[in-house]
Amino acid sequence: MLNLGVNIDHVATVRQARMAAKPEPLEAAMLAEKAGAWGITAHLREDRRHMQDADLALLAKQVRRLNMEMAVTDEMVRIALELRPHSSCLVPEKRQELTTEGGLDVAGQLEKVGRAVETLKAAGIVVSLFIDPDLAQLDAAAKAGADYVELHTGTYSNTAGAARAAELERLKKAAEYAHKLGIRVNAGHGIDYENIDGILEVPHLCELNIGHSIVGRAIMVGMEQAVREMIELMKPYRF
Ligand SMILES: CC(=O)[C@@H](O)[C@H](O)COP(=O)(O)O
Ligand SMILES: NCC(=O)COP(=O)(O)O
Repeated sequence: MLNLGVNIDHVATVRQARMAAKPEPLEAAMLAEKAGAWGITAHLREDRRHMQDADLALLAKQVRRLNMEMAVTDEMVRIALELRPHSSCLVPEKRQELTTEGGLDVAGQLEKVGRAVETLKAAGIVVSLFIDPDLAQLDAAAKAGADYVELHTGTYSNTAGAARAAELERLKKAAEYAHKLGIRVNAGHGIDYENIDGILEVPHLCELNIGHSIVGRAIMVGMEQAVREMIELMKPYRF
């Protein structure tokens, strides 16, 4: 069964556009769960451009499974230890980025990432590392003790033709390699209603984390229908 994690960051983007009280991420999360979402993902960025600390505190209390996306910083580890989400996904962050631009460099900062993984796991939090589909990064993720890796599908999503086909092969090889290492595999970033069919060819996937395309669709048809449509597209997954 391939699960859907709905990232509700951009519900908060709409709210923050006016620094208003609505739309509320929690209401979106409830509707997503009602429509069948397995988990809810929320990214508390250092610059708080969308999700706010109060959002994460509410979500941690009220949703079935909160996946807190966070940079590998003392501040975010402290907040995660306070909130105790179901899982934390460690991601790279640059203040000037429009959105996440690539995977976390675990291999280049193994001791720092390993310490964060150990601290979070000791608090009972499932830990995922958001990485490129790169075998050296997978080896490092195994050394860091991660429960999951989330393969960055941004390059796949942002390319077409032969480049997309080549990236899809990288994703398939990385998923097979992670499986051999005994690490469970998720995937996410830029997946939408049109490009998801290729992602369904990647073996051993546990969960897809999808946000921007679902929130965009929800503006047209509502969150429940947007989530149901994505779950319907995921049904042919047969690994
Ligand atoms: C790590 C990832 O790919 C996304 O989940 C991340 O949340 C993207 O950042 P924004 O949500 O700020 O676009
Ligand atoms: N980690 C990926 C995620 O949570 C959603 O990314 P996107 O679908 O908003 O690009």
